[in-house]
This record gives sequence, structure tokens and C-alpha cells, in this order.
Amino acid sequence: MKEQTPPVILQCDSLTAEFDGFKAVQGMSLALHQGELRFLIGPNGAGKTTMLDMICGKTKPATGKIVFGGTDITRKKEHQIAELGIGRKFQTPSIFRTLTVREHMELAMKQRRGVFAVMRAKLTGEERERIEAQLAMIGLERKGEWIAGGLSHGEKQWLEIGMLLMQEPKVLLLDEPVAGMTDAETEKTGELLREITRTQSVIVVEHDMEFVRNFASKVTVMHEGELLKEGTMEDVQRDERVAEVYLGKRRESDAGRTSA
Ligand SMILES: Nc1ncnc2c1ncn2[C@@H]1O[C@H](COP(=O)(O)OP(=O)(O)OP(=O)(O)O)[C@@H](O)[C@H]1O
Repeated sequence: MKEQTPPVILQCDSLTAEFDGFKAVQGMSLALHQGELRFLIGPNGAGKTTMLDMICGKTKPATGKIVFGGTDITRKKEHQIAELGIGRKFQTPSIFRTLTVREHMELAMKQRRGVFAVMRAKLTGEERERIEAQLAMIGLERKGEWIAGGLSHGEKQWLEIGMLLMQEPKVLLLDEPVAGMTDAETEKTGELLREITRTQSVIVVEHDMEFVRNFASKVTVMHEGELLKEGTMEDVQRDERVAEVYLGKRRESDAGRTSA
């Protein structure tokens, strides 16, 4: 039996973003399917982060339309979009150095419940189990009592992903999640993202080409605010325009496995 393509969960049509007349993104369209792990790549200034900013409502598109799970979210506010189920993680970890790992997860869960709860407010047994399961998923099950400030850079990034997951988003938007990670941490992050896509969909903005090669099924390449190419990593690598504007440039300056 032929495998069916999962339905589209997020549809961006002809998005344009303008900053004082400068078009950072021009006519970008992107369709994300349920359970997809999509990589968004391109040279510096291509407009990748601006795309994520428009999807999560941080930047309002000048033109175009964004539909998420059948709802037009183009003009919705950031918090409304988050509540509908789009979670955003920025590049720099924003954790509280003095709270424990488990406290971070509890806070994230309470934000989801919409309760102005103090830390002492009781969690149900079910909620505790969810936290433990999520800690195990991000590989921090034995570090629940650790002060977050004592975690490694990679672990802090996983904690943030775990906090995002506690809010049960349907789509996760991640900006360079493996930047600054060791090779082993990068590999683990890729596996974590794969596991997440068993139930959720993910868009990752990424510069680490080896990471993209290892974990991407579909890649979207942007250049100067526009869509340059979309396809498998093989399609993208074979494309001459991509090689010219991006991969080629990168190869010249590539000293081993680094970021572009
Ligand atoms: N708030 C802003 N005000 C003015 N210009 C902006 C703003 N945000 C982004 N830009 C400009 O828009 C262009 C696209 O930026 P963006 O950060 O989306 O690119 P990017 O592909 O994510 O780049 P990088 O890989 O370097 O993060 C850049 O020229 C940037 O300077």
C-alpha cells in the first residue's frame, strides 16, 4: 500500500517582511506536514530567523498568509499563537541559573495551565509523571535536582526544549539548537528531534551542515529573503545555485566541521 503524505499543519503563503522599507523576506511560501522535521538553511541574512519570527507572531508579515491547523494566524498576537500550539525556542538559553531542572519543568507546565501558581502549588501525580517522562526524553532524568546553572551548554539547550515540550506545542520552532554543542551533544539533539517528530512537527534554522545532512529529510534553502530551493539534502547539494550562493562559499572557508 502506498504511504500517504501526512496532512499539512502549517502553511505559509507568499510571506513578506519589511523593516523600514527593506524586504528581509520576499514572497516566501512553506508547507510543513505533520510529523515533519524541516531544516531551514541559507547564508547569513537570508531571512531564516525572520521567517520563524513571522510564524510565531513576533514580526508581523507585510503581506502573505499563515494558516496553522486550519486557523489563519497571520494577524494573531504572539501569546495567542503560542496558546494555539506553536512553540519557539531562541538560540540563547534563557534559563534561571538558581532553579533546579525539575523546577524549570514545573514552571513550564504551570505556564501551560495558565495558572499564576507559586512554586509550592501541588502537582497531581499525573503531572509529576509527565515531568519525569519528559526529563527522560531530554536525557536529564538523573539531573532533576541539579541547579540549572550547573548544566553543560548542551544540557541547558535540552532543558529549554523540554520546557517547550511541557507546553505541548504541535509545532516547535528552533533557532540553531546545536550551536556550541560538542559532536556527541549534536548527535543526541538530532535523535531527540527525531523522537519529537513522532508526535509533533519541527522547523529548525541551522548552519551546521553536517547536522543537517545527518538528520534532514527535507531542506528549505533561503537566499536574500526568497526561496532558493526545497528538497532532500541530495537535491539541495546538487543544485548549482545553492552551491554558488551558499555551500560553495562555505566550502572555501570550511576548516573541518564548523558552522557556516
Ligand atoms: N528587526 C529588524 N530590523 C531591521 N532589519 C532586520 C531586523 N531583523 C532582521 N533584519 C534584517 O533582515 C535580514 C534577514 O535577517 P535574518 O536574521 O532573518 O536572517 P538569517 O537568515 O536568520 O541570518 P543569520 O543566519 O545570520 O541568523 C538581515 O539583513 C537583517 O539585518
